[in-house]
Amino acid sequence: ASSSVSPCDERYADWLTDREQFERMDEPRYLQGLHVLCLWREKEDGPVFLEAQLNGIREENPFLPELPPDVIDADWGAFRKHLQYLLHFTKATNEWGNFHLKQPFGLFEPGGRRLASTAEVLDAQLVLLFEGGQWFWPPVRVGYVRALPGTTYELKTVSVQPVVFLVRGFLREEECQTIIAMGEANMSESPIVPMDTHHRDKATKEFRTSTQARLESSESPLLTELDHRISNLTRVPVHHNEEVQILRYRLGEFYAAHTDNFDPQYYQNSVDYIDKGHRNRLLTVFWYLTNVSQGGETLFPRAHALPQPEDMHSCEKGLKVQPEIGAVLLWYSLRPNGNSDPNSLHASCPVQEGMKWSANYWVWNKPRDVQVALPDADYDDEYGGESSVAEGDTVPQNNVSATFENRHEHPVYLSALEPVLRSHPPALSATMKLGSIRLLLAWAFIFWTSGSFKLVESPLAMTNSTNETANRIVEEVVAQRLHADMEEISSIDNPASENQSGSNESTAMQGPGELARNLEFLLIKVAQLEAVAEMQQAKLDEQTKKIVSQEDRIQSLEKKVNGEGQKSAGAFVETEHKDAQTRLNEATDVLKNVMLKHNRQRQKGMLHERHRSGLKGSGSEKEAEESARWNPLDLVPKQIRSPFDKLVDGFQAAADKAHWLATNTVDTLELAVNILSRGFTDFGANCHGSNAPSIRSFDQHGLRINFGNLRCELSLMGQRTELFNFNFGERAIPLPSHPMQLLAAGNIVGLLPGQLQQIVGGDIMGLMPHPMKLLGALDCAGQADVVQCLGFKIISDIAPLNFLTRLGDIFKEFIESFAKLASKLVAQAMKGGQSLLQTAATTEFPSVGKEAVVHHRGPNLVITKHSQKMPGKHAELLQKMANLEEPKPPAAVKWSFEDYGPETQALVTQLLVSFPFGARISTCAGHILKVQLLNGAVS
Ligand SMILES: O=C(O)CCC(=O)C(=O)O
Ligand SMILES: [Fe+2]
Repeated sequence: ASSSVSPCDERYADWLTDREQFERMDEPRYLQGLHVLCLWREKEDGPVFLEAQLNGIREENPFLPELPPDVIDADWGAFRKHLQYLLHFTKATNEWGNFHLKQPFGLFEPGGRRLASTAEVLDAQLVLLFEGGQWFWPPVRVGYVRALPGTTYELKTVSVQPVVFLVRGFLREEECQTIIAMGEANMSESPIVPMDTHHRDKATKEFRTSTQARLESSESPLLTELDHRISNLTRVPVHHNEEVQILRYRLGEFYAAHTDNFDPQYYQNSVDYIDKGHRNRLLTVFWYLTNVSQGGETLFPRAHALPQPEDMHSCEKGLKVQPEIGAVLLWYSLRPNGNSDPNSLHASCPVQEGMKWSANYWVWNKPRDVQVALPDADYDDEYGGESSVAEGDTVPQNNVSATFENRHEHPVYLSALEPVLRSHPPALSATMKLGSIRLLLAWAFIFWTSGSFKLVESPLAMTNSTNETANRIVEEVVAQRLHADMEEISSIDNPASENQSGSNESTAMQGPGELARNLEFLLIKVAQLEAVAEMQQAKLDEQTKKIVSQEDRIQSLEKKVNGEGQKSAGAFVETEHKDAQTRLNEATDVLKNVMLKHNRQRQKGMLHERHRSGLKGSGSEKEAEESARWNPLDLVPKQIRSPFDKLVDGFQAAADKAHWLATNTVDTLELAVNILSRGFTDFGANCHGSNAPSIRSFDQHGLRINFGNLRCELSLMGQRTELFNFNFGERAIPLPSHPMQLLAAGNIVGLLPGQLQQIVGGDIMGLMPHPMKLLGALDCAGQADVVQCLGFKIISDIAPLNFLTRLGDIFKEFIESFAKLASKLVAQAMKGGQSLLQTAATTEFPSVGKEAVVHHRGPNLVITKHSQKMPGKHAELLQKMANLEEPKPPAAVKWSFEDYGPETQALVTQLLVSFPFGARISTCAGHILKVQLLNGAVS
């Protein structure tokens, strides 16, 4: 598009940040929604060139959108709209929905003056665009010192994540004293703004113990002057300020970690006041009015890439700023795009010596007076007026397609790995019940702690909810926990020695613990997938690096040859070949570590966490009771292990199946990818060969009960294995002479001599309902009937027999739950799935107008691709992935999800997709296929 040499490089120095400055790896490493635009002309009245450095990051090859000549002459509204279109940003990236309430983006010249016309933008040459609408000082790097234009003050960057500046000597000492004196006359206990769930007084004492005073600026010329001094510092107008809050911390007083802005999630009671989150505290200018001899630091516990702390009162880790009289600390609670920044979490550590006087000066992103209009509101029609998006809507999900835009003059190559197509067997999700989730957890607990039964004391009523979303979230929490566990493998110090102790411990198990142990191999399967997926991801990362460096090389080569001989990036890409044995070894190593970790945790009794605490209170007692009955281990009292020893024998046979594992591991990358893309579509279990206990005969000799047999097998990835096959056989139970008498006396045990008595041990009284109740529930005619009925009743109601009769069902549920979990884990492992598509570059796009080419043809999916011009009209952006969570893709390929309205349908139909289950693209496009069509705007 441009042969022009950009004069922008030297203009960027004070406004952009190198990606390395962002230490966090768990979130985007850039400043969301802060874009630096450079505009220039080569000759007067010549075309205007535009270069954009997106999200505050310095890129070697900045985005070079083409600015059509008529845009320069267009009115402000049209110019803004076009800019938004060129830069692909949208309000829909905001976390709070309700896009019509989000303020319009803002354009500023480098010093912070708001620009209000196309001419001003052209004059400015360098322009900062903030999607959140308000000026935001770019932090550049830690240690960077920026002189505040027209003043003697300097903003020194003390942190980039969160963005924090220290301004020394902002207040004179006499001013500090005056302010303290004003505050002192008005002190009261510091409140917090309680969340909906907080009990006001209690919460306050727990979180904040200082005293405070609010001062109206109008009361004092000094405060009025400070309003302006601060507005000049923040470049946010005075009328965005909240009244200053003077704080006094005496010995031991503190403020636990918190953020200053309001997340609507926690402030439902006042969500209208805060425009559902879009009217919020943007930044804090925190005044230090005294020195503090010891303690009293302002702490940012998430700085230096630290995780969200568990203890909000801890002052151990993070960035600490020592109070210094006259200094102010400026930090942003919102990101430049208007979203909240969780890294802005901060606290006041307890004062250990002396007294701390300080003050909060909060600046909002919108004027405090709700009547005051926002700048550029008139021109903002993205979701304005009668909104096309209903209140509370999140990003629309339909008709999502992926656009790849080639920003280079040479062809760009894209390749997609096997499409990520996850299908759960339909029956699975359809029949999944709450009970299964609970069982799943119970099972997970058994697994972690096998040998110890206490973990199932409390059945895990997960949600008791029919709310699908709630259930899904709960399931995800579970899946994530297991996933996180697996990820922690690096914490193992000495694998070899731990391995041994791990196997000793396993001999102590018995009963259902053994069952759990035999189920363990299911988890091994997942662990294998994890391992291989991790390897795969690592490999892809490696390739990305290679491609990026090759791209750079090509570009510099091309520059040298001055446009001659267009080379394709793909030609330079080498795929790394590792021999099968190496890959197998690597996979095995990772897997070993995962399993060792599990052993270690079992040994140490870790993972006993109760999920319950966070989730209780949502259902009725009755439901809880109902579900409790479904927990198999509840039905097994500790005192009667003996029948379970028999079970153990049966299961022991299954243990021999362990070699099934050894011979059927997922040992190749290919197979793993296959699984990852297919999901566990054939994961299944059945216990069809099982027979429930039944009464064979009843006569004067007594009762003959067939205790039935249990046979369960499962299948996975085309393989089938019998898990166990255990026959309990028939037993004769002689009848006592006067059953009815015994029954009436409550002596049920006497009624059940012989084998059955042995099975239920001496504990049957405690296990079953009162005998009369039991009897009363039966509709039995004669004496003989009574006994037979009772026999049935016993079998169906009394542990452990009822356990046996239901074992098949229960087992099936285990397996189904597990399959679901496993699929989720796979999904987790594949979370980087999109990056797969961004990664490699091996095939070429046809040029515009040429026929579509088949990009991929697999058993499940065929992708064809073609190039076409970008639609001429303003495309409504649905979702811009680059801004949501993924780091911006390197080098040539930018991609985003967009909606072209009705055209999308047309695009989508150009994908020829066939699913094995007959599903159609129109129904699956939204959630199964993340990336659909490649729409290259090739110049
Ligand atoms: O006292 C400090 O250092 C921080 C106080 C604070 O964060 C607040 O009052 O919101
Ligand atoms: Fe605060």
